[in-house]
Amino acid sequence: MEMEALVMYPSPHIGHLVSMVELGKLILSHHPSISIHILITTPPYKPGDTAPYIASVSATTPINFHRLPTISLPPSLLNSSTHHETLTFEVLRLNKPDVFHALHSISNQFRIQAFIMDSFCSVVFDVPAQLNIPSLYFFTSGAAVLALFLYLPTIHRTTQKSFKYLKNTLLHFPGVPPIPSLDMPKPVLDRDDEVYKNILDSSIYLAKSAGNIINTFEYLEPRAVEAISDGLCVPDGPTPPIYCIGPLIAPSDVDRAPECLTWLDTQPKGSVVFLCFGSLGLFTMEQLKEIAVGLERSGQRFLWVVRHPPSQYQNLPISAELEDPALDSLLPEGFFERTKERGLVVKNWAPQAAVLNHVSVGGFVTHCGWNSVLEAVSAGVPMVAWPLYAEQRFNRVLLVEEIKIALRMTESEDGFVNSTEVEKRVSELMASKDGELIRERTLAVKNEAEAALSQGGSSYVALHKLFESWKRG
Ligand SMILES: O=c1ccn([C@@H]2O[C@H](COP(=O)(O)OP(=O)(O)O[C@H]3O[C@H](CO)[C@@H](O)[C@H](O)[C@H]3O)[C@@H](O)[C@H]2O)c(=O)[nH]1
Repeated sequence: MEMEALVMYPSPHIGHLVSMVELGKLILSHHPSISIHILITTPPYKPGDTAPYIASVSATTPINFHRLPTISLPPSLLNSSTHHETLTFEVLRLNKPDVFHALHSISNQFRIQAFIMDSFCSVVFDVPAQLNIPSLYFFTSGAAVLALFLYLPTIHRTTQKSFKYLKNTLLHFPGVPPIPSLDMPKPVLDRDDEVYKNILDSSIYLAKSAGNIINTFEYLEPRAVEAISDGLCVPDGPTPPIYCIGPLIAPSDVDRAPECLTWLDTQPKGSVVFLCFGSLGLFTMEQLKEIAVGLERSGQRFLWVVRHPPSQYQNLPISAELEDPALDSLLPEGFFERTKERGLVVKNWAPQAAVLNHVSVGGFVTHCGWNSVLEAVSAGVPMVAWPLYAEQRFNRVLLVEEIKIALRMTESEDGFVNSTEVEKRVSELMASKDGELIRERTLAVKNEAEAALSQGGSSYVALHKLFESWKRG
């Protein structure tokens, strides 16, 4: 009998790839005999960055990686101020024929039960069907964002203007709180932009798949889960089943910046606020200084991940930067000396999941990337929500207004946050009644996350329903 296999196609962005690998590991933990194959496309920014990660997964798990032929995007596109999502869509489009070849070749050796793709990969939606393989999506953000994207084609048909021109208008999507138009995911703000068209197309395909697997759990987003399951987000057709199997969290690479954890060992329980802004978050020099002043004035203990500000290489994040100045040249004079008893600044990267789970950490200032949110929830650490890009402003609305596990960092219209706001929010989170309330709520949600994953819990049951659906197929 042919061996059974699953083929997965993540978006090349590290935050998406890591989640997909975790899904693969989860499936393997229940079905060790299944063969998992992950197709790897070229990351359009920071080339080579995912290679060490892939090498370490290959060395420690039976997951097979298939590297698709490398795509070189024209420098004009790389250096333009276009959305980084546009680059991702372009790479995926150019790799489409290679996906067919890879699937075809894997299907010569295995019986492929399903093709599981990232929501960015819809350009290959018709490819598995040519080989009679069912396609599912793995959605690496939450159920509320899925509800929004499923409903996007409807809202597109019923409105004429770009969201960015609907200032202060509240938009209504089934199952999610009313969303101020400017809090919509960044790539859909302008309907004339190429990236909007790509996302709109993807949204249409999400509704045509054999199912949407979501990295969330029912208790975290009950209204969105219900609205999708009740078919409210796709009013003009059937909605595929959803499988909320999370929270799936990747272990941290604790060999990277281990000094964070040793420093945390010396701090009192629950006393440190951790500031970290995802894999792509960058601030201007002016903004970094403002954060430093706010942190200093707050008097709180802190662990802060600082990166070099963006340069003219808009689409090439940190590792591609040409210069890498010392941290003290980025922060106010004397900052390190004055805060050395209660603060640690690390350059570029900290082992975030391990940091959040350290007993000394009591708060998290985050850009609201979904993996960061799930890591904070699973560690029971309350947040201050400071969104920067992608769907993060939408996530802030959800975290602050719906789930009530974060305080809002309020920025000016151009996105700048002054030191007074930083001081106020950090103090509020770490030492106020409001902070205490969201801490209690976060701990309750953490317990629910554990229950969801345990045998008989909602995520456990959803995963087994997914396995059943493959048997039937
Ligand atoms: O110093 C750092 C910085 C990041 N991380 C890890 O990197 C991941 C970052 O993921 P996430 O918080 O989801 O942020 P992004 O990398 O920005 O993820 C992209 O993908 C997410 C999932 O779709 C979206 O929610 C985000 O908005 C989008 O930007 C997390 O696991 C972090 O623990 C670290 O370990 N150390």
